Amino acid sequence: MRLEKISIQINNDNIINSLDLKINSGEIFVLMGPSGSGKTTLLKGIAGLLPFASGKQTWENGTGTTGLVFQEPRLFPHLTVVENIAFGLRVRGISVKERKAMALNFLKNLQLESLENRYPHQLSGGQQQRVSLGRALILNPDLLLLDEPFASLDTSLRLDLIEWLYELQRNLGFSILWVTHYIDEALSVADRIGIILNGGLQQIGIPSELFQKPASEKIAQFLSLPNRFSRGQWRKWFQYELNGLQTQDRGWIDPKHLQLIDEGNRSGEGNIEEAACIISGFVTKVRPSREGYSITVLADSKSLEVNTTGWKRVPKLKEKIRIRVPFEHIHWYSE
Ligand SMILES: Nc1ncnc2c1ncn2[C@@H]1O[C@H](COP(=O)(O)OP(=O)(O)OP(=O)(O)O)[C@@H](O)[C@H]1O
Repeated sequence: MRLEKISIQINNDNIINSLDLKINSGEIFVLMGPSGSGKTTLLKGIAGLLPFASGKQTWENGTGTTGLVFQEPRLFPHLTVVENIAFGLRVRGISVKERKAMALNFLKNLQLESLENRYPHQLSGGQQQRVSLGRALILNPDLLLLDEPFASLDTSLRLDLIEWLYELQRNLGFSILWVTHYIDEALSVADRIGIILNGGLQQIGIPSELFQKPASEKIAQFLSLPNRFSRGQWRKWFQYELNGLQTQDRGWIDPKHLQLIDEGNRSGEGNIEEAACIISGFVTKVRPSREGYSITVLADSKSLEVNTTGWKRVPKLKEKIRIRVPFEHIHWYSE
């Protein structure tokens, strides 16, 4: 599906501004953006629930269909699981018997085989959401539109359902435009990610591209990239030794690549040959993390985030500490 210069207005305000987007067949395209940036409005426009003020929507084969699934399951309370799933087929002029047979057959894909006769209130949140997805998918849409589909579920169930939907998508081959605000969710399913800010797509790329080469500081900020500093600041830390090395306006480095230097054990200083600098600062925050501790260090009135992976002891607040920054792990991007 392709959108060309699409605008959508609500109360005469342009919520989507001349937006271009192409979703390839069989692709999972993840759409991310801050609250109010226009994600839901765009999905509703594509689904035909909101009119386009201008622009064009086209499909590779002339026409195409969409299915839209919201964060909250919107099921008919008086219909059973199988009746809810079969409901969409009514508009297709298929007989009652055939509809039910198709829905029963589809239950396997949804892993809901034993629950066919339950009513929505007799299902868990995750099961209800699978019924919602089933109701959309049984119509075999070319493009499935997902608006934060698992956001109201707890973490482990959310991760299970993401995995399940990803497998189902890879088997059945439909395309997905998937809105989420979870970076982990985006990274685990996206073929490409698009970032929307103020009603326009600011950057589209495969996940690694986006994280390594954000198109702007606004996007780097939205992605919560830590340790983002200007070239001027990096120059100070590297004592002007950046000359001749490839840099751009700004650079960020993943906390896992910053090495704490343990004064008792000099091995932390690493390979002297490699371009690196040592930054001294004071610990201002210590928080537990998966790998150990995430500590915040104040150096030259800038805050740096460091992981203590491989470090033997817990850093103390206000402790003076030295950090080694290997140049090769800084990702450079423009302002
Ligand atoms: N029915 C409406 N009436 C007036 N303004 C609206 C309406 N629906 C949406 N908007 C406005 O359009 C803008 C985009 O809203 P939208 O729901 O598309 O954002 P979003 O990116 O999906 O946000 P969130 O992540 O919070 O769901 C917001 O500024 C919102 O206030």
